Amino acid sequence: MKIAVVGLGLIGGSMALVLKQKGFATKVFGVDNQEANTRKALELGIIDEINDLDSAIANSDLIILSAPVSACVTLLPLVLDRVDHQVVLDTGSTKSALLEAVKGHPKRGRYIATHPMWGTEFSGPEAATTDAFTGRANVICNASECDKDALATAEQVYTLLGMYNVYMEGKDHDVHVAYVSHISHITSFALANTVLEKEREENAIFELASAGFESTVRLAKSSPAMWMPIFKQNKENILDVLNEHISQLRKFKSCIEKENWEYLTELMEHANKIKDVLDRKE
Ligand SMILES: NC(=O)c1ccc[n+]([C@@H]2O[C@H](COP(=O)([O-])OP(=O)(O)OC[C@H]3O[C@@H](n4cnc5c(N)ncnc54)[C@H](O)[C@@H]3O)[C@@H](O)[C@H]2O)c1
Ligand SMILES: O=C(O)C(=O)C[C@]1(C(=O)O)C=C[C@@H](O)C=C1
Repeated sequence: MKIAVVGLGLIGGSMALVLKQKGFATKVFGVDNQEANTRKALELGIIDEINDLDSAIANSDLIILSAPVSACVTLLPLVLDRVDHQVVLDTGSTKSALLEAVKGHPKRGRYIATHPMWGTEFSGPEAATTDAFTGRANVICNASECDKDALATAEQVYTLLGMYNVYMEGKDHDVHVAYVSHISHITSFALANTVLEKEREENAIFELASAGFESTVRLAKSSPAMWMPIFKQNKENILDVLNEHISQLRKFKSCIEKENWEYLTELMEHANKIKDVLDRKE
């Protein structure tokens, strides 16, 4: 298959590398609005040729949109206007806005809304790796609206990446990812700001920070260019979970203020239950 990747960063780059390695992609055409990223992707062997959007669509059988979700909302209808036999999929972290953008489009069936639940805090083509995706879920949304052959191609792509496909409606997807992905990023960004504000001795952070701190602020290293549009598109669900989170923080604060050590212990014991939920994966 000839593949076009639009957005040559961590996700698009990693998909291109793995699909080439597996022999699925015979040629990869790359599109990016940052010239430095297209050049880097070519240099790293992620893509075989730099294209503009029109040539990439004309040259390919499969088009992967892996730009930030704000760019995908603009790009997707333009891409669908130009496709014929091609399959189009996106990898965006939000789905409702994209599905809304192509509602009623005559080529809607060629588009599969997908979300691979794998990533890192790093971005750009240099972050792309073949050591990606394996064992994680890929979400496919509104599958009943897709042409059967296009859906089968998207399923095959993610199976080749070592992922398992799960199916849900776009609106449900956006609620669930607000809980298991988006809120973690907000808390990590806020935690990093808290520590940068309070601890003015940067050397103390450098010297004393160990695994606990590093694991909780890892996500604060993530790209604002990727995350701002996600928070914007998923505003309502994020505000809902953020309200709950703030009330949880208030409970911890109140226990400490009032020296209610018993209730504080109960709050932590309840939190420990997350271990049982996550351990079911092993
Ligand atoms: N990073 C993650 O953990 C992760 C995981 C799953 C899905 N996603 C989603 O996948 C997509 C890509 O994320 P990423 O982590 O690879 O981001 P990234 O920042 O590493 O790469 C995005 C690339 O898109 C390019 N780009 C921006 N606007 C563009 C436009 N208008 N046209 C063409 N290219 C454009 C950027 O220059 C960059 O090279 C996003 O929609 C994101 O929500 C990210
Ligand atoms: O592990 C990370 O660094 C990630 O941020 C990956 C992660 C997440 O788990 O929240 C981030 C965004 C996605 O859309 C999917 C996966």
